[in-house]
Amino acid sequence: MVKSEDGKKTRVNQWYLIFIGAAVALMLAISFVPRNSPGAMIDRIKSCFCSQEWLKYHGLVEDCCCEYETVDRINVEVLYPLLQQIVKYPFFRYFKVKLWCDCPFWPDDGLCHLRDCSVCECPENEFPESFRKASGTGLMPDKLVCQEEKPEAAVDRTVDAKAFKGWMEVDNPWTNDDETDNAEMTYVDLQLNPERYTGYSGPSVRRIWDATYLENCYNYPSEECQEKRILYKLISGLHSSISIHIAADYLLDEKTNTLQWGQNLSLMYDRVLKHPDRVRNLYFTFLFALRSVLKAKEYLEQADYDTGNPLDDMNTQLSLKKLLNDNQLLSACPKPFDEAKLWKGQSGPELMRQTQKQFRNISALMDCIGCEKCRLWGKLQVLGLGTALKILFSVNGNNPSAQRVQLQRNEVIASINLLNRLSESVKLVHEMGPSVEQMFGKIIGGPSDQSNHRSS
Ligand SMILES: Cc1cc2nc3c(=O)[nH]c(=O)nc-3n(C[C@H](O)[C@H](O)[C@H](O)COP(=O)(O)OP(=O)(O)OC[C@H]3O[C@@H](n4cnc5c(N)ncnc54)[C@H](O)[C@@H]3O)c2cc1C
Repeated sequence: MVKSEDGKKTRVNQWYLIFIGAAVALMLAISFVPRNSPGAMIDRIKSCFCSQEWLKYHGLVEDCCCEYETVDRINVEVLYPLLQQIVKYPFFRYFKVKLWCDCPFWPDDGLCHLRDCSVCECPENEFPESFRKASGTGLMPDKLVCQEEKPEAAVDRTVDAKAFKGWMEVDNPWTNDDETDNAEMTYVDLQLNPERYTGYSGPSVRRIWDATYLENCYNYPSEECQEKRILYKLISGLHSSISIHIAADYLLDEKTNTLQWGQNLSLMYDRVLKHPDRVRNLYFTFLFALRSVLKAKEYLEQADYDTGNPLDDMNTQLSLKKLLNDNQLLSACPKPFDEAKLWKGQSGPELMRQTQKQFRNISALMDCIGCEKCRLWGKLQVLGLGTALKILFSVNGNNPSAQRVQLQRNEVIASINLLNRLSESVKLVHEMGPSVEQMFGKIIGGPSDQSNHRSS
């Protein structure tokens, strides 16, 4: 009897030990599973995303070949740090742009109804000579007779004296601008002109966004126009990114002399986070731009990054190569977007021509933006998208592998800067989205109530 009691106890102890052992083994296994396995993914979602609501950004990004979780990881670990470095090198810092506008759509819009609104409709003789020169430098904001009144909206034209060699000029059928060097072009140092709040708002800008979206898919049933839907998503993703940058670097108090810049969380929530489709479109646009850069790998690796600064130029090429060949990136998300699915069927070429025309109109709309700094970033990013479209769908679009892509220097600069902007936005949304959603999903407060202040 006693013997059998002891036997029972021993068996119970054995089961107990087996159970503890198994639990320990399971815990060890969970902590060592590869980051991509479902267990690890759920763990990460649980630990990173406190809000259950945030689980809506889970699984494959629509129309893409990569998951939200993977995008966040490769962005934080690979893309964001490298891109932040790359855009600071001289090659990617100087962007050639025609800054005054010739809005082809509504000349009587009254963009310059205030003399402070824009440079675009002022008489030619009001512009200083250096304004027109490609290498025009050091135009001080107070000398600009017809700049926007708000200093934060004017572009700082200070550039490094060392310009860089010209590249091949090849037309981009997706964009409107003639990129050939001419007296109307000016070089702008992007690092001196961060994309942020400028105070540009009202009916004039609303008209631009409305016209941009009207060029899109609104009038088509969604199943009939995957290509047009993609154009809409690209614009919406870009719009989200612009809004995120405005919210992340916002002028909180315009009245005092000590400018208070900081985050405007309620704006971030109202304009982007509150609308899951806008967040999804941001991720889509990021993957689309990433795919185009990866597809142009061969070209980008061999391009000439000479700006007359040998060390910087060598580092530019090295950092870009590092990004284009990063194992973690290429194994986690080898083909972020599959362009081969588009423009199929008999109507493919015609659809492509229509879409090109629509995108060219969107590109031309950038000339209607009545705020100089917004126009600079609008033009750069739309050129970046146009370059992505050109890379992915080639010049004629029918047989992308038939011809090797040729890019202009400005297109390369725009592509990488666009990717960097999107990467910054995705990082901000990933890091701040859940808490901002939790905060504003419940409380609706004024911008200043919930803003993070910092002095300029
Ligand atoms: C190309 C461009 C660049 C700009 N750059 C700057 C800048 O650098 N700094 C700055 O301060 N201002 C910039 N602006 C202005 C800025 O984008 C806003 O238009 C402005 O702040 C007024 O905002 P809003 O609240 O009226 O909404 P807006 O952002 O103007 O949106 C207008 C309407 O578009 C729809 N919408 C908004 N977001 C999305 C989305 N992601 N997807 C689909 N639909 C959407 C909504 O119906 C919304 O009511 C830029 C404008 C343009 C056109």
